[in-house]
Amino acid sequence: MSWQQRIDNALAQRRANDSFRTRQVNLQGGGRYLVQNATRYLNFSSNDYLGIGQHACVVSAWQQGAESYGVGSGGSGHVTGYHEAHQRFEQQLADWLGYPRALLFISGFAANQALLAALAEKSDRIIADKLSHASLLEAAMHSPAQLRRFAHNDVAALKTLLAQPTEGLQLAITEGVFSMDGDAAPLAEIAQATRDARGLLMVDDAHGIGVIGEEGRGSCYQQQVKPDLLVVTFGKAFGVSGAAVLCSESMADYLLQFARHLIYSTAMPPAQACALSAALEVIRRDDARRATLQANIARFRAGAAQLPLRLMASQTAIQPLIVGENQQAVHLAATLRERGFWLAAIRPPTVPPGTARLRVTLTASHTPEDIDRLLEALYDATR
Ligand SMILES: Cc1ncc(COP(=O)(O)O)c(C=O)c1O
Repeated sequence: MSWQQRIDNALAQRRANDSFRTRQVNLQGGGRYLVQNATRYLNFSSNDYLGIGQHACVVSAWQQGAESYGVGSGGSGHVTGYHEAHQRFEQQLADWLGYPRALLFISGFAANQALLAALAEKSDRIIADKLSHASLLEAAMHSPAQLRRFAHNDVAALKTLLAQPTEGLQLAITEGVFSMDGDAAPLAEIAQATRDARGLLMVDDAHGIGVIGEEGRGSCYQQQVKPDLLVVTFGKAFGVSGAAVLCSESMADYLLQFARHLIYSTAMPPAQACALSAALEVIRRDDARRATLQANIARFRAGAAQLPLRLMASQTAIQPLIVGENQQAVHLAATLRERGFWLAAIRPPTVPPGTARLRVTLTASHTPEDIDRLLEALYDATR
């Protein structure tokens, strides 16, 4: 088979099972509205959960940062790319979350890949929740360590795997809030089981940080758990992009030696670190945004309970409505789009076969009327 045949076959297969992915050009897409081809949609697909992406203080911090430092970092952090703006933001993060150190990465995907590549050796075992994000599972599959996956949120299954004999070390991985189901992990029990087995615990709180707990400190803080490695990302509640790993002094020093994504990749622009510092200030002080989001979640769930679609047990901004078949999910998303609502149909392989869904994401930028209008449209489209 030639390369071209292989590519053609893969594309044909995606088209045949309605899972062919495309991108669309947007004029706006992160906030309450998505604007495309001169049409404005109410946006229920944005991860900007607190509506910070367009916050005046954050935008102006980025602009001022660009004026001070230029638009790029100039290189890897190990060469010229580590600026005072990065250091300041890392310190703010470490203080906020109660860790000795924070290290910035250009994305959550890169952070997860870097951690597993830097830590896991051949004799080790990585034990990850089955629904872990692609960045974690892919990194684990590429690592020389053995990968075992435990049934979603099943602490007994995790314990069974941790108890199996191994010559190497064990790393348990889970998330604060799961990206496709919106549910939370039982972090205290997972932390205890991992500690009992002398394993290392890594928690990716991409969807919990900023949104959950006092001052938005996230899922781990709320459940009073301090994983050895806490990954937080800035493309969601922070409204920007990038990520950080919170850890001990020695772990940070180790990562600075062995995490190749830090060493061989251009550091994030310092102006972005300025914007992130400003976003963190808003997150810490602006409880009203979290309260509005919670009210929107409650309003949506109360209304969606009347729909003939399965609502998942999620108390977070991610509210999936299970449709089942791919084609039905795509059709429903298209029908809603005609009525002015932007929602993503999520299909396998991102989610298990037979669980294609509309992934509704709610934000603090939505008004109660926005939620009611969406519920009405969903009701009409599924009658
Ligand atoms: C749980 C989780 N981890 C990591 C990532 C990747 O983060 P980033 O978008 O910063 O690469 C995502 C992104 O969607 C995610 O949902």
